Amino acid sequence: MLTAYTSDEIRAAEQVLMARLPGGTLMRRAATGLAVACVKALPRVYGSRVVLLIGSGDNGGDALYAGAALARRGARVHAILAGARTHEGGLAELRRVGGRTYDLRGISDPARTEGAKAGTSASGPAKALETDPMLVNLIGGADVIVDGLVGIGGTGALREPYATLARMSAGSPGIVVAVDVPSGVDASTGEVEGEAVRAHLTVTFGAVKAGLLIDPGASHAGTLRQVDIGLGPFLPAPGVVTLTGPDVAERMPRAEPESNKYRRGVVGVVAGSDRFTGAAVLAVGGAVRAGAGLVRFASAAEAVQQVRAKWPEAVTKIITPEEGVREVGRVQAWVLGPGMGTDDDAHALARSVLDSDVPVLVDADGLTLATRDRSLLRRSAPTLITPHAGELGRLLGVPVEEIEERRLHHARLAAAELGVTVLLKGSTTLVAEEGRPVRVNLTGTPWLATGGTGDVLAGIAGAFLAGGLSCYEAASCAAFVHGLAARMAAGGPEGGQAPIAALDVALELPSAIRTLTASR
Ligand SMILES: NC(=O)C1=CN([C@@H]2O[C@H](COP(=O)(O)OP(=O)(O)OC[C@H]3O[C@@H](n4cnc5c(N)ncnc54)[C@H](OP(=O)(O)O)[C@@H]3O)[C@@H](O)[C@H]2O)[C@@H](O)CC1
Ligand SMILES: Nc1ncnc2c1ncn2[C@@H]1O[C@H](COP(=O)(O)OP(=O)(O)O)[C@@H](O)[C@H]1O
Ligand SMILES: [K+]
Repeated sequence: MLTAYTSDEIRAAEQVLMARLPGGTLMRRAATGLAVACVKALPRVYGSRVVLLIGSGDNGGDALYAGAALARRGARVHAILAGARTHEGGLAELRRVGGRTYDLRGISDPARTEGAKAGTSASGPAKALETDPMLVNLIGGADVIVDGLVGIGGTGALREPYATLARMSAGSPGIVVAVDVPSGVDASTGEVEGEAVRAHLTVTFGAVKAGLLIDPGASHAGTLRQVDIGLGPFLPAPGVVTLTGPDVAERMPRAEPESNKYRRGVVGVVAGSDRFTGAAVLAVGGAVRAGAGLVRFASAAEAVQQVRAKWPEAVTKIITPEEGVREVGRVQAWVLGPGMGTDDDAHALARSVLDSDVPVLVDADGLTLATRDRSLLRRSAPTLITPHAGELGRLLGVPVEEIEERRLHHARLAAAELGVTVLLKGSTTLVAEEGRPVRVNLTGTPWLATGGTGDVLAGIAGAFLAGGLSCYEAASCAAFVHGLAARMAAGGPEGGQAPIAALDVALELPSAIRTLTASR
């Protein structure tokens, strides 16, 4: 299990460790790791052009010491001093080994004050900075740009002149290496208020910051490299964690020698309608291919016909809203929602499923119904909801953009407010449940952003629920396996990249699960 922390948690651990070590030890460890990462990122160090963006705190200190190490190996290092103060020891060290500096205080006093008031727009004084020939040459000509503007001490949107430097570095052909955190990204949450550095590589110290795993922060961080500075023993229990392949293999339901289809888990799927049949086929496909012992599918006649044609393994039943799922047979968990419609009949059907005493996964149209009638989610058995940002926004009465900007906050809020387990889908998938660390899924691929893949995910999680996993475990294992299957389908045996259809994800599931279980 990988663990991730907030800035405050990291800072508290650092204080304890620092008190036991000679002054400057941690920064030296950090800077050495950073310099090594830069060396690895460069085709050759000697003669390469390194530009350091230096803010007023210790993040700038790390960058200055690392820059000095690179200068000692023959790199041409230029530090752009952007803060009101500069780490003295780091600056002296860089100068001692021949590093040069460009002090923005000399040219941009107006940018500092007025630019800050003007926010992040490139107008007036900020524009003057952006066209300063020395800055343009340095940043445009760098092989590596080291972002030491702010680290875990950053708060709120980047102020000037940092915001302009972040924007200029994004336009440079050089490799951007973020020190600890890409400046402008909230290290604890991944939120980005204004301008932020877009790094190819983030070298983070001591422990992973949660904001490096969660979008929009995650997509600003590029590749992550962690440098051990000895913090491990002093870290608290994490608020954010990530499952690895072996973690998932250990948790997934197994086929034991004495298994039979009922013991392995029967999942009921209520999805599709006479008008929409695709979502039902995909959800059933997810459940069948993820290893359900048996799938019972109940819906309108048209959906039943399509599911039967595609998945003869499923036991199907045509039902009416009046009779609900009473006669469908015993299941250990339900998947409710994809393509079922949102009219009164669908509401009656949803009610009959949610009245049951087994875990229910609610997705898609089921979530729309729950938005209109929150009482549907008030039940004594466990409930897992699997919204994308739009669906969660409607449930919480919050604009979709706000959900996407503050994923961690809203996933936790929904779990607390609705009393359910929440799997929030999107470019970062989060699983939140009250009293548990939020699980971030790191498998997956942007190719998943295609119609119907969410239905497959619902089927997988339903199969895992029926196999006996809790909502929390089923959701996080399903997200992992779904993302892995998608990657394999998109990447193929040669590892290239290609578009995938939702059905490809379902079909790839046994191979994905095989790669996990081979090692257990
Ligand atoms: N502690 C340790 O043991 C170790 C720590 N290490 C390193 O130290 C880093 C933390 O250093 P830190 O605490 O000095 O804070 P840091 O992130 O450099 O900047 C804070 C300053 O930035 C400014 N500022 C803030 N927000 C801003 C904004 N939006 N826009 C513009 N400016 C903004 C504000 O300055 P002001 O504006 O007040 O002058 C504030 O004072 C950490 O990430 C890691 O790299 C490693 O060496 C390993 C050992
Ligand atoms: N940019 C992205 N990167 C990775 N995964 C994504 C991205 N966008 C969407 N996904 C994933 O694709 C799936 C889409 O599900 P959903 O939004 O319910 O679509 P649908 O309703 O069409 O099935 C989810 O698992 C989601 O996490
Ligand atoms: K930084």
